[in-house]
Amino acid sequence: MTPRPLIPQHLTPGAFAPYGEVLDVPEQPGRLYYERTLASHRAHAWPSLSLSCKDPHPGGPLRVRQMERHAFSSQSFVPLGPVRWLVLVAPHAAAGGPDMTRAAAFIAAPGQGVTYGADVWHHPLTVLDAPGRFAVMMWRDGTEGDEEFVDVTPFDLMFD
Ligand code: NI
Repeated sequence: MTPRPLIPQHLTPGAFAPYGEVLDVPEQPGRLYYERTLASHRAHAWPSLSLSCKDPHPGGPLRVRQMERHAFSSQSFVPLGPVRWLVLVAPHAAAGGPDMTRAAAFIAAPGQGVTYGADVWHHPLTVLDAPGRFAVMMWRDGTEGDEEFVDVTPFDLMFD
């Protein structure tokens, strides 16, 4: 079923709360802890920190065809530069997979990161405007349980 037209919203902690945490750097000197949604559900998995650089979406509508999840681990994206990027998430469908009819789309402001909660369906990292560099934190065990991709009914996501 093709989801209703999905209009990406500004990313806010309240709106994103069902899916994880928004990582906002303090405006003033100080430290904010974002620990609520960090999770690893496999005792043998190891903490994994990677650095990722992604070319931007070339502009125009984004054709959404796939979603993914990390069933046993949260995944944090900490931007290392000021780019906007897409945060597209969806709840679980009763039949399994993401329920794209209830998907939520956000545009992360330059410098905003997120932690996707464990087992949260999300779109692969999609950067806007310019190449984006991120630190990515999760737990892995090197098996196929680390990441699962599923095809969804393709639809176009428009950005301003
Ligand atoms: Ni992911």
